[in-house]
Amino acid sequence: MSTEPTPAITVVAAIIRGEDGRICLSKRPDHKHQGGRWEFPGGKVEPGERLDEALARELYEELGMASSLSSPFMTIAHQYPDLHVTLHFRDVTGWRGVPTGREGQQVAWFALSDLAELSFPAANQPVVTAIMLPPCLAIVPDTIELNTLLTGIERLDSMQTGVYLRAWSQHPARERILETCRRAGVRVWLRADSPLGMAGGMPEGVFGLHLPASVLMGCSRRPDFSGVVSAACHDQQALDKAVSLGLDSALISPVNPTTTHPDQPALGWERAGQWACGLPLACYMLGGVGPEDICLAREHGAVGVAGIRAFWS
Ligand SMILES: Nc1nc2c([nH]c(=O)n2[C@H]2C[C@H](O)[C@@H](COP(=O)(O)OP(=O)(O)OP(=O)(O)O)O2)c(=O)[nH]1
Ligand SMILES: [Mg+2]
Repeated sequence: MSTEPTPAITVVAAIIRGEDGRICLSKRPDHKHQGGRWEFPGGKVEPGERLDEALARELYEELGMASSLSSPFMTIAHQYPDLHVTLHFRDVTGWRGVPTGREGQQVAWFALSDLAELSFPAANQPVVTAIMLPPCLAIVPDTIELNTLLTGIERLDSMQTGVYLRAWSQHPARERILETCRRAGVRVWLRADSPLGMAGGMPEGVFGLHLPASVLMGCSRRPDFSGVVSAACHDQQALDKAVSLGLDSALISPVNPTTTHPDQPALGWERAGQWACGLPLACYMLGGVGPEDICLAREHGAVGVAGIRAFWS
């Protein structure tokens, strides 16, 4: 039996969003590793290169794009049978030129709703899910007035913010709230009340199912739900559980001290970032954070922020 270690490479790859929200992908040539699948354009980081420099170089070489600026989006470590890859996905925030396949590869723009149909390298599944998630998750306070809630939902930017109904998930007014979300195009999460999901089944058009920590720890498998499944994670054990169940997303908390949970020690950004980086899960940072912290959350390996107070005042 061979004792040769599996080769390991570090890769940067670009999330390029058009003004219409579509995503630019290229097709890997058939003869290459993971050939014939759609990829986020990019390639191997060279020794001594910073990630942003490496991505700008790759985007110029592969797509003819100049002056690419980028910021961290998600890091995935993945073991293929023959190769260990660490993939740093970055949001491309500024570029010039029209992306063109300069190495003969096919390049195309896809709507978010079409991504699920494409064949990607196996490592990419978490990032494909993460791209479809809004950068903010607004958690509905237990005590808000119904009319204030409905008006608040109508005012949200639906591309930017999704809504987690939490205590309102089984409320008699739930259908009215869901209808308001549908009309406003706002993606909505409901709270699972058992390891199997929702008693009474999931209503039509719900985007996410969220597992509170106690429900998560009681799960022996991923709940049956075709949408996004997320979980509350206050410790490493919960994150391990979320990963082992193959969940899509984790809410890591509390990042900062909060007035609602003064007894819970805050993790701080550094520790929360250590938890989030490299996980095959889209993480939201929760606890004393707001929309102004999206960039900070992304720098710490998360896709965005979740909060209560910051979103409904
Ligand atoms: N660019 C890119 N690579 C990915 C993705 N997902 C994924 O598993 N990979 C893997 C496939 C490859 O093993 C590796 C990227 O290597 P590459 O062949 O594109 O590297 P490169 O552009 O520097 O090409 P070359 O000079 O070696 O020909 O990462 C992805 O979304 N984008
Ligand atoms: Mg490449």
